[in-house]
Amino acid sequence: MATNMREKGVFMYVSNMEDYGHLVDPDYFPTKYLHNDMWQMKANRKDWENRYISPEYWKALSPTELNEMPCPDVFWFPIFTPRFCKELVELANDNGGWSDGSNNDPRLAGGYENVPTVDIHMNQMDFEQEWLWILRHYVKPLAEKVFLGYDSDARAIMNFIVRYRPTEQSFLRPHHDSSTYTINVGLNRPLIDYEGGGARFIRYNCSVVNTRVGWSLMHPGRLTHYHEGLQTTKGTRYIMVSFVDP
Ligand SMILES: O=C(O)CCC(=O)C(=O)O
Ligand SMILES: [Fe+2]
Repeated sequence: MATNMREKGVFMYVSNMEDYGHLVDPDYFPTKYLHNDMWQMKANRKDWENRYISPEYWKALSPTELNEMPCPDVFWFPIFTPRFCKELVELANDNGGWSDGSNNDPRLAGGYENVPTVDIHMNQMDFEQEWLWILRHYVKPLAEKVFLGYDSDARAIMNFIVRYRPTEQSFLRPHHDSSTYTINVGLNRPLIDYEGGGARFIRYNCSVVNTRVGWSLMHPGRLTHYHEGLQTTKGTRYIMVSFVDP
């Protein structure tokens, strides 16, 4: 109708420019978690995105926006707000079920982890389905933007928070990930919350240090991007890792 009116030269004045708010779905609101808002992405997506998805994410997603590539085929994206990262770390510490970083891991099908970390898996925190939803809705489009021609299923079995400390596990030896691509989200602040840390890609002799809160690295998992976790020398470094499309 607007087009027809415009073609007829009728002057139009749009008056509904005010934001009168939006409806909230009150039917799903869990009360059993430390940060219940984190579970609201499906029922109240708009509020959830405002709280937890970085405003810069939408720009990074744009086809005309160049994304940072700190090492060859290692991309770096703003995805989450600092609040998301803080609440995720608090949920992990509230859960407290950190592994001991040994090769024996009863949580895995074979009971054996070749490259163990001190970590908590998303299913331990009852956040696995939510995390997979996040992968499908926010991570998959970024992967398909930078890895041209790849259709990601955004499947993942290994979704976990790692913690590094000088007094326990402080680094991760060189390895490949069992993924087509891996995401690695910085959850706390270098130089303030911890010192050292970062990821080094051995083939390129290239490291990403001083990673940013809420920003995710994205790199191919096997074959080319043999990598290691650099030593954390002070404090505790937290990251969130997913092995996508294993
Ligand atoms: O410490 C890092 O940033 C690397 C972590 C990593 O490679 C892994 O968890 O598979
Ligand atoms: Fe890795």
